[in-house]
Parts: sequence; C-alpha cells; structure tokens
Amino acid sequence: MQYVFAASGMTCEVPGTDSSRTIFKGLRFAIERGEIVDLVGPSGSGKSSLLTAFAQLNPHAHGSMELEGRPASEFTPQQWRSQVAYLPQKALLTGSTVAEAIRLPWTLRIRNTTGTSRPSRLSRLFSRQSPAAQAKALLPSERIRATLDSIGCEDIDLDRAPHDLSGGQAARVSLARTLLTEPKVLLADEVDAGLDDENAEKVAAIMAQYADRGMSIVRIRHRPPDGRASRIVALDGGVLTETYANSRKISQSNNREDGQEARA
Ligand SMILES: Nc1ncnc2c1ncn2[C@@H]1O[C@H](COP(=O)(O)OP(=O)(O)OP(=O)(O)O)[C@@H](O)[C@H]1O
Repeated sequence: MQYVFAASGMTCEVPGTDSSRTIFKGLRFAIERGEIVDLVGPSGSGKSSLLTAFAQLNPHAHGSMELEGRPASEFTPQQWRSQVAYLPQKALLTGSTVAEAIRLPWTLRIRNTTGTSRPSRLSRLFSRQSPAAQAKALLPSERIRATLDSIGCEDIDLDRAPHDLSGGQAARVSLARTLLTEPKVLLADEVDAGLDDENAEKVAAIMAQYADRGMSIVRIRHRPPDGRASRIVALDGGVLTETYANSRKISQSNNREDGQEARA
C-alpha cells in the first residue's frame, strides 16, 4: 500500500541542562490520501515536536520521510514545507488587510526568488512589480473570495485589518491561507484551541471538506473526538499508539473504509 506520507525512525532530542533529553525515538507514522488522523497525548509528550519534525521545522529532530514515495532528500526544505504544511496553533496574520495576510506565502516566495542569481520565469515576468503586486497577480482577490465563500467564510471581509478579526475568524483565515497553497499533507497543531465550540466546529468542517478532496490531515486535538478522524493516535512516554479507529470513509476518491490495520 502506498501512503501519501510516511515517516520512520523519527527521533527528537532537545537540549537539557546537563545533557540532551530524548522526547521520542524511532517513531513510525504513515497517512493515506484523504485521511484525517488525530494526534493526542499529555501536555509535553512531544506532539508539536513530532508535527514540526514532519514539516522539517524542528532542528532537534531527524528521521526518514517520504512523500508519495519520494524521499525528503529529493525536495528542498521550502518545497517540502509547501507540500507538508504545518499550521501553528496561534494564527500569525501580518499585513494591513486579510487579503494581504492570505497572500503572504506568495509574497515570500517571490521575495525569495528575486534575490537569486538565476531569477525564476515568474520573477522575470513580473520583475518590474513589487512582490506584493506580483502576489496579487498570482492570487487575485476573486480567487481568495471564492475560496473563503466555499468554506463558509462569507463573514470575512478581505479589506478588513487582520487584528480586527475575532479569534474564530483569524483561525479560519489562517487555515484558508494554508489550504490555498494546496499542500498534500496538512499538519494542524491544535488550531481549534482557544475557540468556542461553534468556531471549533467550523474549523473542523473546513478541514473535513478538504480531506474529502484528498488532502491528508493530522490534527493535534485536546477536544473530545468529533467523529471525523479515521484514527486517533496517542503519543505518550515516547511511544505512538493507535487508540481508536472508526469506520469513517476516508475519501470519495479512495473509496475504502478505514480501520483495517494499525499504522502508527
Ligand atoms: N527547543 C526546545 N528546547 C528544549 N526543550 C524543548 C524544545 N522544544 C520542545 N521542548 C520540550 O520537548 C517536550 C515536548 O514538547 P512539545 O511542545 O512537543 O509537547 P506537546 O505534546 O506538543 O505539548 P502541548 O500539548 O502542551 O502543546 C517538552 O518537554 C518541551 O519542553
């Protein structure tokens, strides 16, 4: 069976006062296309460390990872992170409007390529424009509006200042920004923390919508199970254990029932 994402030998050692401390060692994990897996466990057990390791954002972790059968070494870290996207708990929305905040990944990509000795085709094409203007051309407001509307965010005005958004709106804008980059794997680190039940449900429904289209999603959650995950995997004492599997159909395109075998 081919998983979208597979990791093995995942090890994390953080600096301690006298010596380093092992948070986990030799963990295996895999996820199928369109699957939602919940990652649970006590505070400090290493859940965030594991997700940031998967996204190659954790300098204290290492292991072998594959995306659609290709080893991580075949990707630049930037390419990897655009496909295996980490969404942090706290929504970081910069810019003077929601639209600008959503375009940030595009603006950064353009900034990163304009300084290189060999400019990309895109940067040559738009080289006379500012990175913000180039980002706007690549991701027009109409597309952002249509995406927000399609995930039930009609209440979010693109011209609004990000700091004026409610917590629930900010969480949904942050999620929409990552979804627009179309990662194959979304690593959602407690993105519903601090939200009321209604907003947490909205965020969960948006992710389920994208899982139905084939996105694979790992959610760190402290809330009770909401029935959307095909597996719940617990990290405790450095050990990853599958604690529960339900019969949710994992995606229309996969057309298979989950829960047949443990993959943690
Ligand atoms: N950069 C670091 N330096 C030292 N210790 C670290 C570092 N990063 C994480 N840790 C430690 O690693 C352990 C795991 O942290 P992590 O945030 O991954 O846990 P968690 O399960 O996500 O916790 P929570 O549920 O509270 O968010 C903790 O003891 C934390 O203090």
